[in-house]
Amino acid sequence: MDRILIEALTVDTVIGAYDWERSIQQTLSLDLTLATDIRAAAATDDLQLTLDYAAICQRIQQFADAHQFALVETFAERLSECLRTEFSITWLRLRVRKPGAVPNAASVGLEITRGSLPEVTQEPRA
Ligand SMILES: Nc1nc2c(c(=O)[nH]1)N=C([C@H](O)[C@@H](O)CO)CN2
Repeated sequence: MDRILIEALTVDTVIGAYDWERSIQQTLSLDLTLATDIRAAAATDDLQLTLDYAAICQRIQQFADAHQFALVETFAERLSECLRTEFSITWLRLRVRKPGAVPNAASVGLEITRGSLPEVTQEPRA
């Protein structure tokens, strides 16, 4: 299965478990790997036949604007549900980093994978 990549996408959102975090925006950095079959799009050179990474990035910022979660876990889980539903993504890996959240760490965060990949079919040996 082929994979579309989005790396180090930054979005501003209200996120945090502590009171002082409820009234400020903080930046999250996201990495996404989205499974899809790119062959039809490549054969026809047609954006409609693949996952439009620009549209997905725009939707992620809309999602971040519309929600105010306490935990990065909730942000990641709900965003993955949103993207899988709206873009018919069968499998994704999502990393969410919160830069500067902890002293002496460049960032903290998590990685989740959701969905399933099709079985790999082996070519028969000659
Ligand atoms: N596993 C998590 N631990 C913590 C989170 C979180 O979202 N998931 N959040 C915080 C605070 O909001 C922190 O980022 C503020 O610096 C603490 N631990």
